[in-house]
Amino acid sequence: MAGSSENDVATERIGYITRVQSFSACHRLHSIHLSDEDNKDVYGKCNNPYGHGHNYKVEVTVRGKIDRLTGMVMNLTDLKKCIEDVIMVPLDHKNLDKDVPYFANVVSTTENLAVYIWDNMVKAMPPNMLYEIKIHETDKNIVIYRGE
Ligand SMILES: Nc1nc2c(c(=O)[nH]1)N=C([C@H](O)[C@H](O)COP(=O)(O)OP(=O)(O)OP(=O)(O)O)CN2
Ligand SMILES: [Zn+2]
Repeated sequence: MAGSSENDVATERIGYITRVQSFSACHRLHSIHLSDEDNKDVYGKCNNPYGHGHNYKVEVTVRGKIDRLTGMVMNLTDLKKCIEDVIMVPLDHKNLDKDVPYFANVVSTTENLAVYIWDNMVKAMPPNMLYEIKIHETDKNIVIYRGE
């Protein structure tokens, strides 16, 4: 249609791309800021001293301009590499509380895990592109963090 810019190549388009990654890890919910009794009250079965495991599923979403030359917001192959470095190497088949120094003093809830992944993913990818970290801790428990 004359005068329409809907399909104009000059129109800037914003896209969102997501890559999904699963990893397995164990943890125990236990806060160093609470007494043993309060830890049991707050975290219940998840405070069991021997811990428990999850098959986490993480969705990493990137937001940005769809580049006119490449047709991409970001090359998913590059995102895959960031995910390998930030999620798989430090977290897969690990005890989050004992193997990941960040969680020595930070309780390994899925909220805090999302913050950990966000903070490290931001450093690994081009500026202002990371949009959202979504973690499925179980089929029923899902956490979203957007860097706020
Ligand atoms: N706000 C949060 N609450 C809880 C977290 C968390 O990370 N953030 N984590 C846990 C436990 O680690 C655990 O993951 C809960 O497991 P569970 O209750 O077994 O999981 P489901 O609810 O999916 O299982 P059901 O089948 O419904 O028992 C607890 N709280
Ligand atoms: Zn758990």
